[in-house]
Amino acid sequence: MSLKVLIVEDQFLEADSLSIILKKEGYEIYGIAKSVEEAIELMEKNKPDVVLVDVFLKGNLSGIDLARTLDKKNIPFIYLTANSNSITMEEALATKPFGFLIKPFREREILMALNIAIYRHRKGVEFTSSQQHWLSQLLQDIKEMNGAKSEKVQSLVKALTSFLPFDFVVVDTDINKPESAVYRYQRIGFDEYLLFDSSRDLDSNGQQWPSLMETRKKNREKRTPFYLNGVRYREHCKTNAAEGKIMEIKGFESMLWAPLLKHWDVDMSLAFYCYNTDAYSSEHIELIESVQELLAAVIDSVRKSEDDRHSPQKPLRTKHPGQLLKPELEGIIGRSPKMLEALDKVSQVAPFDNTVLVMGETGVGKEGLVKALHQLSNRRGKPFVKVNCAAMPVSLVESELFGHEKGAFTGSVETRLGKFELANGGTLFLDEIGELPLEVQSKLLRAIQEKEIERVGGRTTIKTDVRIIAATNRDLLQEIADGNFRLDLYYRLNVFPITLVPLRERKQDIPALASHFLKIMGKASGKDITLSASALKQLHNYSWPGNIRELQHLIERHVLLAKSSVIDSFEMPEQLPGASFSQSSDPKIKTFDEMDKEHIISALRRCNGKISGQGGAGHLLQLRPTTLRSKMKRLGITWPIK
Ligand SMILES: Nc1ncnc2c1ncn2[C@@H]1O[C@H](COP(=O)(O)OP(=O)(O)OP(=O)(O)O)[C@@H](O)[C@H]1O
Repeated sequence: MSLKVLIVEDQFLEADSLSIILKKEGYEIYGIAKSVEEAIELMEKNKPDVVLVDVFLKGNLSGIDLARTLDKKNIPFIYLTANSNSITMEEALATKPFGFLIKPFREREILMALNIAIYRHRKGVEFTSSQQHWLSQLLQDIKEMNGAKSEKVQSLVKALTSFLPFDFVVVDTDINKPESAVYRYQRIGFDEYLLFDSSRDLDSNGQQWPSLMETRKKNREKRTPFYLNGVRYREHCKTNAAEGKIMEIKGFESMLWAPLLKHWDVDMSLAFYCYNTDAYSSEHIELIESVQELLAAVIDSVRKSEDDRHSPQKPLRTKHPGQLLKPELEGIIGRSPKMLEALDKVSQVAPFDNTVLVMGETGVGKEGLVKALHQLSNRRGKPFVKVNCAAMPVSLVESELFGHEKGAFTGSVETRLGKFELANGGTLFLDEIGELPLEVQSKLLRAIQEKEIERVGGRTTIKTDVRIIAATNRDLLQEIADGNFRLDLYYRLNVFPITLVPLRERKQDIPALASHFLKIMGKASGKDITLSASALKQLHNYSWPGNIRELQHLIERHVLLAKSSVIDSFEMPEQLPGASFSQSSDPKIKTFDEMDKEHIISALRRCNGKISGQGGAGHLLQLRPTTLRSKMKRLGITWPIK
């Protein structure tokens, strides 16, 4: 059956030439709309399989506005654009398009972009449905499990961890009962939680919980799950605090609330809170909705279980081996919210064959994460083959990846298998993918797409079965803009991205990492060494441009040189100019322009580059978008931040 494409383009000639190319290739043209309104009207009848939409359209609404609707309807779309104004591109990127086509279009690029969009969308749908299936199975098991109330709630919380990010969760098992029906957990590790006594109104960090009774009253009017992220979440808290309804919960940046119904009434609920901004998306809502009835049945089964709650005065720390404990992740130290987010993603995607792209600065631990992903996948026990795309001379990359036949080039005295064939059945780790020469990128794209390769000098195609995991410390979008990386390869690799944030953004992990490296080095050198409080403070105050690798090397050096059992102070590396990210260590007084610049940049970061409308930086800074744009121009701010 041919795929239906909707073209949203106000230039007749461009729309017409697209339509001719697509029809020739067997696509069905679902329609051509000149405006967003026309497109929405057309889509009311039926759903197209994919939409090609111009970013700039005549009329009040732009292609970016349409994209938001398409995202909600789960229809893949590709932007058409002639303008590469970086701010607009960033706004467009934030809507998670399935591709970009830059005018004037070339036939091959159009077909490639459509092909990739459809592939990514299909992979996304497959991933969502396997997640739903997996979660349903876990919930079914918990429903049928024998156990006391809190034991069952705990299993539920653990099961949900793999599917939904949260730092706190409130399980309200009966909203008509007093607070003893409520379970509040704080997540403190990959598989560790603190259960709070219902009478406590502060968590272990001294944060205030939402006032439960008020939240209940407010929320029971809502029958469908909803989420609030970042700015919207804070505004919601502020409004409700002003109305005296919900206390502002400082520290949280995102919240998702899931009402659960019994006899058509909201009867129980789950509320998730995150320190990270933009933690929740429509995909989480879709997941919750797909198991909403089952969740209600699980909580109903909790009500019928034996009550084992004895009003603990202190929070209960829960950690016991279960089906979700992952020893493969144990060597990976650090349980800051950002680190947990990355580990959760690893355990979510590991069982499936999706391509994964791991991003992060040098030394943040990408390789360790990739190895854990392989170990957690069904391909464990099969080959794990690493290719360092940066370390190979250009002339050899191709034969390294795909192998060569005897006599393919001077010196090739025998047939040699490439990494694709060596990794057959297992995982191929393409490290430093951003450095892969352009000539080889198109061959790699074909190999991933067709699942077959050709050896250099060979005439036959060879089927391969490999899972690709790529990693990079480069900003691939910048590489694309500079013409060094293929957009189509980026979209093919970026099906499931995982970002590891730099160490300076997760300084909570420093003590655990330091003691891990002390232990390892101590064992190797036969020394039992600890750190003084001031030495630990030094580690905390440094900005770690080399990330965890730098921390590891620093500790190794000092353990080797240590003359006593305590390291009192570290000889810290000099901060490179421009490498200082710690604001407190900067003694220079800033000018107003510098402060304005920093302030605008932090607002842009928070809003992911969005300038206008609800949740945009203009709204956050209470500036008109045009004023903000001219300030940005004056201060030389572009998005993405250079
Ligand atoms: N979370 C962690 N826990 C323990 N050790 C870690 C962690 N993250 C990184 N390391 C250690 O830090 C070093 C650097 O990590 P790794 O090589 O995985 O970084 P990378 O992001 O792949 O770097 P590059 O981009 O330079 O290849 C390794 O020795 C690794 O064992």
